[in-house]
Amino acid sequence: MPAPRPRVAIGVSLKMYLGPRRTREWFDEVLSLAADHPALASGTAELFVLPTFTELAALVAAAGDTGIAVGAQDLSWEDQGAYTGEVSGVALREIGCRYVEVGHAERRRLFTEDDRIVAAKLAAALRNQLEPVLCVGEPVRGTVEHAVEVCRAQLASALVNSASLPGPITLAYEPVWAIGAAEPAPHEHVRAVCAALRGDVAGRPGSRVIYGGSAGPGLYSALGGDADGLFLGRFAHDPAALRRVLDEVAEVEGVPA
Ligand SMILES: O=C[C@H](O)COP(=O)(O)O
Repeated sequence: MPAPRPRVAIGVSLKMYLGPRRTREWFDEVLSLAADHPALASGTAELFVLPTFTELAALVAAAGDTGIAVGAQDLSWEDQGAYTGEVSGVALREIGCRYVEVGHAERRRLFTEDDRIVAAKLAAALRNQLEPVLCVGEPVRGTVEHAVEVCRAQLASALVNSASLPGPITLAYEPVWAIGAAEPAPHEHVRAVCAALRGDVAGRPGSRVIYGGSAGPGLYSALGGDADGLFLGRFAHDPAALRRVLDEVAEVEGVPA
């Protein structure tokens, strides 16, 4: 019997765009629009939010038992000790985070995170029972085959320390050239890459392949079920746009209004 399909994941990273006060205001609006939203209430979809570090505990408290998950945009590869300025997976777990992002293109490019660091951070997430949102993607626009090859190599390298660490992974396919752009990568490209990568995470039950990179309203329905969700950045800053994405998930997945 095939494994049940995991819940559609709609994730938002606020990166360093919104300050603390604005983050809390935004999240209050999100909580209102998410309350009783059919896509979430039916269990068809799940919403996770990755705010700035300073607001993690406040958002976990505000989310309460709504089912909306909160997570961090980064973590240390170590769990404890003399690592000035770092935040461990142990601490994130203790304050109620459920997700943590690992390997985003900006961390690789601006903070010199290489494959070795990404692998160490992925293991730190899994051993602390945090679901990693592992970002992979080709740096330059090219063919589907090239993108799949690059993503597979990044995934294999990221998992090198984690063979004995169980737990699902949310694999975020983020072509680097589509991050911060005016529009997402072409639908057919996204569909083909996401569909190809599904088999690569199938060994970890509950894992999903989602798409990020200028994602917004109108995209989920264009992906024809080949992606298990979206990872949103700028185009979720307007809570109304996030509502439209959830409406679309409900419509595509046939959830009664
Ligand atoms: O973390 C999210 C992605 O990097 C996408 O960001 P963006 O939608 O602002 O391009």
